[in-house]
Amino acid sequence: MEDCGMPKGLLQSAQVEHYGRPKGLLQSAELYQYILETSVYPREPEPLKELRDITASHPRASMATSPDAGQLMAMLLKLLDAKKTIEVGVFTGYSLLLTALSIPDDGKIIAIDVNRETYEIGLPVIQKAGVQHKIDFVESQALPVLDKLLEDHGNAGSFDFAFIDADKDNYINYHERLMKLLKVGGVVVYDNTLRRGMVALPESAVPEWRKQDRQVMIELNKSLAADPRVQISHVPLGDGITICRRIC
Ligand SMILES: C[S@@+](CC[C@H](N)C(=O)[O-])C[C@H]1O[C@@H](n2cnc3c(N)ncnc32)[C@H](O)[C@@H]1O
Ligand SMILES: O=c1cc(-c2ccc(O)cc2)oc2c(O)c(O)ccc12
Repeated sequence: MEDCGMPKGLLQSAQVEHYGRPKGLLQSAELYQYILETSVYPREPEPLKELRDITASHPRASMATSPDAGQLMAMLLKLLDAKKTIEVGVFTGYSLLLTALSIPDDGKIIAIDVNRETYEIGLPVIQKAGVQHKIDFVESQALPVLDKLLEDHGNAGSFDFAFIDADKDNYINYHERLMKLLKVGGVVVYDNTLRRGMVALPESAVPEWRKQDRQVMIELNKSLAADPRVQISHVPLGDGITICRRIC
């Protein structure tokens, strides 16, 4: 298999065929597969499985949220009793559908993506699952949409949950907006915060074209760890997720 520029040591430890690309950060591919097959796939709602299968044939299928990270997000949404949520980075809608299935019937998701075409790939599954009425899809760059939301003062401190899975170099900007939009006690989850383990490698071990990606995530991780406005947990599920609970 082509290694897509991934450093060799990491590839060996993270190599699980997942739509043609390695996924998972655990000590072995077998362990990751064990978790998926034992605890994740058997409990995955049928519409999510269908959407995952449809997405598998997309050339960029590896962008979809990992089902193990998704399972934790579904639990967080239930624990929070989340009703009003934001998603930045929809792609074909795996994380969007899991959110829509987890919130109550009168819950709402503002789902933002620059690309409506990929959202429309998953839309028939979302419709069949009977949850489309919970989704307000906005085709746009995310930052101006978040800024627009903040112009309406009724939105400040009103969101229960946000999931950020888009352009990594803007995560820090999204975070500033979310610290105003989320209620105290609300949660934002950032995806890809371990960047396939590259954040922990010396820069010299990282291919040139991935150096900026790695640096952006290192800076974000430092900034979140030092942010007194949030309680955090950095979790090695999927490609690494950071859960931030607004505390003030
Ligand atoms: C990793 S994929 C999202 C995966 C999705 N969460 C899922 O479960 O399938 C990233 C998405 O972010 C979108 N995106 C990239 N930059 C963006 C931006 N500045 N604003 C909004 N969406 C953006 C891309 O079009 C792409 O669909
Ligand atoms: O391979 C990717 C690429 C992205 C990505 C790149 C550039 C953007 O502006 C947005 C997203 O995101 C990914 C991702 O979130 C993931 O879990 C796996 C792969 C990729």
